[in-house]
Order: sequence, then structure tokens, then C-alpha cells
Amino acid sequence: MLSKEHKAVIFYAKFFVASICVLLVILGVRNSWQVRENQLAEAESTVSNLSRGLAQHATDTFKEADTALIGITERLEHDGRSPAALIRLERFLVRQVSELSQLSGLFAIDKDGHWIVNSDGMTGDHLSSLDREYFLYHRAHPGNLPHIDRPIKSRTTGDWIITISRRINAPDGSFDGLVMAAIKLDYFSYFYDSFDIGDAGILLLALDDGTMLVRQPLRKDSIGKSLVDTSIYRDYASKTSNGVARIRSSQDGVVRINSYRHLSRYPIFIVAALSEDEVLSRWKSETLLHLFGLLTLISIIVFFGNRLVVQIKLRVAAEQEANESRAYVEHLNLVLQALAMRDSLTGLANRRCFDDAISRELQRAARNKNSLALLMIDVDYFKKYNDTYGHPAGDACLKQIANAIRVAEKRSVDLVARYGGEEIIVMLPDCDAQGAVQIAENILSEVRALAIPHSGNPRGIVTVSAGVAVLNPIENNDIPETIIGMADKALYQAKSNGRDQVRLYIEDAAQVCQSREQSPVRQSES
Ligand SMILES: Nc1nc2c(ncn2[C@@H]2O[C@H](COP(=O)(O)OP(=O)(O)OP(=O)(O)O)[C@@H](O)[C@H]2O)c(=O)[nH]1
Repeated sequence: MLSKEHKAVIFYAKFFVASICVLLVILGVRNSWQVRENQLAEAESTVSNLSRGLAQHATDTFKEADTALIGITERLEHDGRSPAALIRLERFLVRQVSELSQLSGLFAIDKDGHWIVNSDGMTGDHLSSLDREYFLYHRAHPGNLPHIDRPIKSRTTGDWIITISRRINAPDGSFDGLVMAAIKLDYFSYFYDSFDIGDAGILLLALDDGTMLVRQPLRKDSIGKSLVDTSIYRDYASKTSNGVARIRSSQDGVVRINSYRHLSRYPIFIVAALSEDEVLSRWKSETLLHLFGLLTLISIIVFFGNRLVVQIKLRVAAEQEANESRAYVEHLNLVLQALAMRDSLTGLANRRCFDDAISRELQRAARNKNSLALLMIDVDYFKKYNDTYGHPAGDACLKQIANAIRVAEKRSVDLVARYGGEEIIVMLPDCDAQGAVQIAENILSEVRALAIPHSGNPRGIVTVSAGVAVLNPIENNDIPETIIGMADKALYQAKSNGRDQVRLYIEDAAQVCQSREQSPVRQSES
């Protein structure tokens, strides 16, 4: 089980790794998105420039044709329509057409629709434009502005052309015919073809009323088709003079960045469009590459982060194991210490334990001027017991006696210890002579009460003798041997006087022992 501190360390390690990964993802996404926006902005700028360039080109193309028309009108007005004048005019038309590559032909048409003169040198009454829209328009509109009409097929070449025409007025202002320049649609197509607009890009030239003139790439049905239902016309080109719009095509579903621009001099507008997918194709492949790099980096970070967490866990586990081992060793030490202080047979404190305890107790009692009592207890005729009942029985007997003597260990400061062989010693701090003798008497009674049969003892049961010594108060120079020697002497007296009795060691000339069974108080020799 991990501690709170270790859990926190692991949590922070995981949090650190996760934060770096999230940060990398956020930075990667943000950077990628920024690149995408930049590329779109760049594409908008590109289509915008493209539409401006195409608008300028269209303006120049129509302006050159229109200038030629103005020149023809002036010549007709100035030179008249005599055969000689018309021959000169025809030469002029041929020269103009050869100089202006966008022109398919130049025409002068009278008020009845007949061709007066044309750049192709064609003659005959059958050559008429009576049915053409530009003729009908000029006949109906007195203005002298140039008119650009829907694309038509040329009657001379059969090619698709766009016409730009101007009305000729008679001196009284009535309709007196028109001049017309036919501009090849191919001229625009070839020009538009020179631009790299990708596979899904579009370039458009259309009349302001939405009639498509040129579309690149070319489509069979595109010439003359109406754009009024398309979003680029309906929502944008029909409303403002120029702008940029991102639109999904209703026809092919492609999203395009469109730039539209109306010509200021002619009723025409241009549309340049690039496919968003194609614009972003490089961004997409780069993003994929970056994504792969990012994922690889994140995988490496996660891998090493995981290794870090595993290392932390291993270290924590090792630390815990070491702590547990240390605790176990400390516990073992305590157990060993306790065992080292215990007698294995009786379970009592052993001699070493007693030696330590009495040294400590003497010092303490000397400091506090307290008393200390010691009972030295010895089993009577124990050799005979062993001889009679055997050594194992002797061991069992010693255990029982030890348990009986343990009753003396009433306070935590009291200590019962096996002093050696069949001798047991009892240390009673802060105990006076009377109390110590009483305790010794109690011990003797307890042992007798065990009633362990002993044929070698005149009393028929196992008995013990006790020598009691008391130092009251303890002096600084008292050493353990002093009181032990006193207790031993008192014990010797108890043995000498017939055993199964208590003797109290008295200082000076005589020592007195007390025994209830025998005389109340007897003295032992010093
Ligand atoms: N079974 C057993 N006997 C022990 C142990 N320790 C000491 N003894 C025996 O205790 C006996 C002590 O004998 P002695 O010192 O002659 O004294 P005693 O026979 O008890 O006679 P008194 O003390 O004079 O009554 C010896 O025979 C020791 O072998 C022990 O741990 N187990």
C-alpha cells in the first residue's frame, strides 16, 4: 500500500507527463490551424490578384476593339460611304484585325442590317445582321455607348465570338447603322489557359446580366449559360463590384475561394476561383507529417514518463521493503533482547537481566534515598529430588516453583529472576523489611500449596527457603554484591536452621530471620 506522500509523487509525475502531452497537442493544433489560416489568406490574396489581372486584361482587350470601332465610325462620318471610301475603310479594317490578335473581324453595317464593309472582304446582299441582337439593340437604343452582346457563332468563321458594337447616327440623330468588332472567345481561353489554377480552379468572364462568356476549364455548355442561379452571382457579383467569397459549388460540391471583379468601363465581370482542397493540400500533407511527428514525440514522452512512474513505484516499493525489513530487524532485536533477558526453562528474567536491573535500581534508590529488599530463594533438597524423580521432573518442578514465586511480582518495579541453578531471586524496590519478610512468607506458602511430592524432604513435599536482605536507605556506595551477599547469608541461615523458612539479614552483630512456622523472629549470624 502506497503512502500519501508516495501517491502524491506518482500523481505529480503522471500529471507532469500528461501536461506536457496536452501542451504539445494544443501547440501542434494551434500551429497547424495558424498555418491553415495563413494558406487560406494567401490563396485569397492570390485569387484577388488574379481577378484584378484578368479584369485589366479584359478591359484592355475590349478597349482596343472599341478604339478601332471609334476610328471606323469617324472614317465613315468623315469619308462617307462612296465605293472608294469603302475600299480605303476595308483596308483599314484588315490592318486593324491583323494588328489586334483578339479580333475575329470588324464590320460596318447599314441601317437595314446589310454589311457595308468588313475585314473579311465579303460582299453580297445576303450578308445581313438584321436578326442579330446587337443590331436590334442599337436600332432601338439611341445612345452612343459601346454595347457588348451575348456570345454568338461567327457567320464568317463559324467560331464563337463576343461582339462589341457602336451605333452610327445620321445627322438628324436617327439610326444609321452600326460598327461592330467580333472578339474571339478563344483569345480569352488561350490566355486563361496559361494560368495554373489547379484541377478544380475556375476562371470566368461573364456579362453583368450573368451571361457566361468564357469559362476555363472549358465546358461544352458553358458559353452563353446564365449564372443568375449560382451563389457567386446571386449573392455576390450581382450586389457588389468586387470581393472575395468562399463558396461550396452546388454543381460539383467543391469549396472554392472566389474573387469577383467588375470592369469599370464595360458591363463585364471576372471570377477567379481556387479549390480550397487544392490550396490546403500541401497543408494537409504537412499536417499529417507533423501529426505523425507529434504522435511519435508523445509516444516517447509517455513511454519514458511511464518508465519514470514505474521507477518511482519500484523505488517506493524498495524503500518500503527496506523500512519493513528494518522494522522486522528491530522487532527481532527486541525479541532477541527479550529472549536474552529471559530464562528459557522458567520464563523468568535471567541473571543478566537481574544484574542490569539491580544496578539501575540501586542507583535510583540511592538518588531518592529509598529502600531496596532482596529475597534469595532456594529449593530444599533439590539434588535429592533430581536423584529420586529424574532431571526432567526436576525441570518441571522448577517451572512450577517459578510460577508460584511470580505472585511476588505485584508491581512493575518488582522483579523475579532465576539467579542460577535452583536459586530464584526477588527484587523489591521501596519495600521495608517487614513487607519483604511477609512476601517471602507468602512465597513459601505458595510453594507448599503446590504440594509437589518429595520423598527426600522430611516434610514430604517440595519446600523452599528464603533469605531476606533490606537496605534502608540505600547509600551511594552500596553495590549489588552487598545486598546479594546479605540475602545469601540469610538464606544460608534458613538452610542451616532446618529449611522451609524465611530469614532476615540484620546489620551489625546479629541477623534476624522471621518464620511463622518456627519462631516468629530468629537471628542469623553475621
Ligand atoms: N533438574 C534440574 N536440576 C537443577 C537445575 N539447576 C540446578 N539443579 C540441581 O539442583 C541441585 C542443587 O543441589 P545442592 O546445591 O546440593 O542443594 P540441595 O540438594 O537442594 O540441598 P539444599 O539446597 O541444601 O537443600 C543440583 O543437583 C543441581 O544439579 C536445573 O535447571 N534443573
